[in-house]
Amino acid sequence: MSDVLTVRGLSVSVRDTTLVSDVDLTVGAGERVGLIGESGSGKSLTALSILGLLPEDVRAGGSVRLDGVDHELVGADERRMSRVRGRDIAMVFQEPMTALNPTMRIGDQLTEAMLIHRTLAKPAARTAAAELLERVQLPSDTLRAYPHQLSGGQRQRVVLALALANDPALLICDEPTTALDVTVQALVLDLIVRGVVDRSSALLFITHDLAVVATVCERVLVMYGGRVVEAGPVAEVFTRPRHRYTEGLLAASDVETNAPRLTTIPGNVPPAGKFPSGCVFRTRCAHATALCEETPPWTGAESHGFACHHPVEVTDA
Ligand SMILES: Nc1ncnc2c1ncn2[C@@H]1O[C@H](COP(=O)(O)OP(=O)(O)OP(=O)(O)O)[C@@H](O)[C@H]1O
Repeated sequence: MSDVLTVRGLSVSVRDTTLVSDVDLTVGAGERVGLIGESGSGKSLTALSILGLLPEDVRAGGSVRLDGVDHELVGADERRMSRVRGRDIAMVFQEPMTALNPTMRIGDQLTEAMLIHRTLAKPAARTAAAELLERVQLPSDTLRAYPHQLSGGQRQRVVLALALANDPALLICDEPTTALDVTVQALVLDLIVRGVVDRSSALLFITHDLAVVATVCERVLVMYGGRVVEAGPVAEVFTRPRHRYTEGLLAASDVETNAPRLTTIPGNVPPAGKFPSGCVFRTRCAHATALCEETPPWTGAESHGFACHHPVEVTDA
């Protein structure tokens, strides 16, 4: 797997105070990586450095490279970064209204996002906008709506459609479901995963919610005091944390840490015979209202919502 994002020795400082130090991070094509840590640990500053969106007085050092972009992103001028943002890197933040123009219809915002970065005829962009809305399960009349006419969950789905409009190599999500009603959180997470899987985009997912990381990500980095203190596959870090801080995070969360194995099933269909008969197969599928359980052979897997992109827990018999 080739790396889409390569961050080396990233530091962030304001005047003489260092807020983020020596962060190394890579995300491969089609890989979903979580960045977790308590409030103030430096997650958002790391994301904003990658996007070139740090506030005026805050400086980044080190290196951020993106596959397919021939220049260094740290220190790149705004003209270059505005070409990268929305085309190569897209983002979804916590509050959807900050990403939407309140005075423009959703359809116009979607077509504009495509026309800025691509040579496309307007009618083709319009058709693509309708398709994008369909992919995030919004009705076609949403094209004519203004942001204030939508619910929070609908707005965040529009923001996701905007973010995916140009098939970005990297999608960065910073607490994308924190402000949403619990009932729509699972749907939005599912749509994010589907969106990146369909495009083989890399995903960097920032959250303080460990259960969300277990659902969405394959690999995780733990930040503490502006540094990455632990990194590895989600199954490993969540079951055998090496850093005391990670142990504390896990103890304070309701994530199940005793899952013996976590795996993502390629092709989204559980492979027959891969797991011993008698073991329990569980997935936090957004289509299901609760955890589903099934034992091999995988009869009726699809109807149980098992054919999804989510990590799957397999408890040995
Ligand atoms: N513009 C700024 N000037 C000075 N300090 C800042 C600035 N922005 C952020 N900080 C500080 O940098 C540290 C890291 O902030 P950051 O927003 O990256 O944390 P976070 O892990 O994303 O937290 P949260 O989960 O609450 O969003 C915090 O201590 C914060 O107060």
